[in-house]
Amino acid sequence: MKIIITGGAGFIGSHVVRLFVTKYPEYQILNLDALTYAGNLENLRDIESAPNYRLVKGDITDQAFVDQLFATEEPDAVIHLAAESHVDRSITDPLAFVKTNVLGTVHLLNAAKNLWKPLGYEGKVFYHVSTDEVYGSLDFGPDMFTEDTPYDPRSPYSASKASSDHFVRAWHHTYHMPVKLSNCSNNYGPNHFPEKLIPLAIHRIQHGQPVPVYGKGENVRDWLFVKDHATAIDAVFHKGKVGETYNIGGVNEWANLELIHLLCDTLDEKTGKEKGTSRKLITFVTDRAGHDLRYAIDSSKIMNELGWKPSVTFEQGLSQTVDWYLENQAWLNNVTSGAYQTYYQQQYAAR
Ligand SMILES: Cc1cn([C@H]2C[C@H](O)[C@@H](COP(=O)(O)OP(=O)(O)O[C@H]3O[C@H](CO)[C@@H](O)[C@H](O)[C@H]3O)O2)c(=O)[nH]c1=O
Repeated sequence: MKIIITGGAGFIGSHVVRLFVTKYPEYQILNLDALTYAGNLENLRDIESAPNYRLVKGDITDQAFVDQLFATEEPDAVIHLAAESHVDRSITDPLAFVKTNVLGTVHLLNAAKNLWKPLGYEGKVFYHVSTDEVYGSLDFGPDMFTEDTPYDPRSPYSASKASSDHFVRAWHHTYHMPVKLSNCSNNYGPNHFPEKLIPLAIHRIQHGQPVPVYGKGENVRDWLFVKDHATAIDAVFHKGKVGETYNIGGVNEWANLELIHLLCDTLDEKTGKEKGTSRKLITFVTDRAGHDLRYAIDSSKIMNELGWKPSVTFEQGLSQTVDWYLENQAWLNNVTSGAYQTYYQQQYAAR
């Protein structure tokens, strides 16, 4: 089987590529990645010379390129992870999210349909990896997103992902494309670009810089270790039913401020600092526009039907993550040099 994995040089994508390349040596894995600011080939150094792995640098917003790639490579399956993913960036540049997340997805769907429909779709699958943010925002309390929760996206990012989910389902209903979807909660782990809360906070604590907490830090997110997301994607890809959606989460809700406290204490302990040192860096800043209050996701469908469950607790996963960043200073220094500095100074100054 030949699988195109889009966005394979990114954070989640690189963990999925590694899992598939190592676990399924009989598959050919083609990593289609535009290598934007968030894509990093360092994330794949350990597997880049595997015989069943290949990188194709290219942009899914270019329909002619995507058509040509599908015609030449004739993939059997697509696992689509390429996306603009940062909510704050979507607030300042929404069009980039429409282009990559909406148009890019439709280009892939078109190319897959043109290749597969004449063959009757036998043995083919288009798997779209999405987010729990499409469901909107919950109040504090027991409610959770299920696969039946109506879509209510509220940021340009989540609106673009909701739209791409709808297009994937539309190709299933209209053209009979065999599709699968999953919607996952917040990921964390090695290789996470330091614009997102956890790696950003680790980077700033290491440099003794203020750690920005939006609003009062009361917003709640459910966190899942990225390697557990990769195993969930493996389960959905191989065992999930065509036309169905699977929610994926860590059953692990944290208010942002509580999470940052745990992170500060973990870093203090691992770097031999007195407890409380890093907490002094916490700085409350202007809230994100339209900040969703709470995400909580019910993963019972994937757990019960596909037998998937997270392999680590949050404390274990966070400890592994902090160790990884402490041991991979070069990776962090590399991605935080140059354009990152300008971007982040603007982001921070705006608050
Ligand atoms: C970057 C940053 C974030 N925050 C807050 C905003 C959120 O409530 C929380 C997590 O922020 P982020 O790391 O940007 O992640 P969030 O907006 O929840 O979205 C993430 O999780 C989603 C899944 O729920 C993914 O689809 C998105 O691609 C991913 O970026 O922390 C801060 O308080 N300070 C910060 O500096």
